[in-house]
Amino acid sequence: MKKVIVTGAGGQLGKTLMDLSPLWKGFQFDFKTSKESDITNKENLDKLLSLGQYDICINCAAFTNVEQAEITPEIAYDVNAEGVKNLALLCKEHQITLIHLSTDYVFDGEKTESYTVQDKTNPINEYGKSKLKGEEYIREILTDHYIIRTSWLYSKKFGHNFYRTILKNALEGKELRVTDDQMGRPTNTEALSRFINEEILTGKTPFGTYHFSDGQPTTWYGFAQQILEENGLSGKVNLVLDRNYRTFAKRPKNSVLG
Ligand SMILES: NC(=O)C1=CN([C@@H]2O[C@H](COP(=O)(O)OP(=O)(O)OC[C@H]3O[C@@H](n4cnc5c(N)ncnc54)[C@H](OP(=O)(O)O)[C@@H]3O)[C@@H](O)[C@H]2O)C=CC1
Ligand SMILES: Cc1cn([C@H]2C[C@H](O)[C@@H](COP(=O)(O)OP(=O)(O)O[C@H]3O[C@@H](C)C(=O)[C@@H](O)[C@H]3O)O2)c(=O)[nH]c1=O
Repeated sequence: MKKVIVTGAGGQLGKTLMDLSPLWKGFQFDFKTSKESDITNKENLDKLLSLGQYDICINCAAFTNVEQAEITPEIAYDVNAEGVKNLALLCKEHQITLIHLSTDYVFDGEKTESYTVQDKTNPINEYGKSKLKGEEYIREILTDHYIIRTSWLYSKKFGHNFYRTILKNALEGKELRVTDDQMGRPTNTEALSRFINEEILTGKTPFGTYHFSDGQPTTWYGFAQQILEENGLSGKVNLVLDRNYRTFAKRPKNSVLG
């Protein structure tokens, strides 16, 4: 029986993993929220990882507020870069395989086709920069790792995400103003969790960096249309194309992962 620790377990991906993990045989899971285990606190993390006899760590902990990362980049770096460095160092020391999640926002969006893992990274916002630094630390420190870049992540059940925001606002009868200035692939946390279980946890796949999404390329506006259709709300709410939807952070025009 392999022992798996999940950090950042209170977020949408962590909760989805917790929801689905009883179906996965051969693993014993230990889920830790930010309150139970803060990845920026190396001393406490060391105590946990040295006593737990873990084989694998799935790191779902991250600072994911793209707008706030522009205002307080030091907090984003603390979690997404330095916290990840702590994990990589301790995983190395305790011989734990690290499965880490990263993002399409490590790319600048200037490419016209989809991004492959061979493509050059060049993040254009603080969130993306801090996530890239986390990736770099892992590659420098630890051989036994998987970095899975995903995009436009959403859970229908848990957490804060575009899907739930749009649906909530639609059900409240609000007018929806959504931009179409980005192309990307929405990713369902359930599909990502199954990929992690079937392809990564089983050890079928060699260590390295991978891209995963289960969604078709679309814009946020296109995704909002899909969300309304799927919930029988098309034509019942006012969905307005708004290219001036105001944000602080720059976002990649195209971050379709291939
Ligand atoms: N959301 C998205 O659209 C995308 C996400 N990703 C990546 O996927 C991964 C999972 O994201 P997702 O589930 O959406 O993120 P969420 O924001 O839903 O969850 C992140 C979790 O990390 C926790 N956390 C924050 N700081 C720390 C810390 N110092 N120590 C431990 N835990 C901490 C948060 O806890 P608390 O709330 O208490 O602060 C939260 O529960 C992340 O690596 C993210 O970068 C990649 C592409 C798209
Ligand atoms: C909620 C909302 C957003 N938007 C716009 C703002 C932005 O350009 C885009 C998406 O907004 P959000 O705030 O949901 O998402 P954003 O913070 O850009 O999402 C990103 O999060 C990080 C964590 C990732 O790693 C990325 O893959 C990506 O999912 O849609 C609208 O136009 N109308 C709306 O009502």
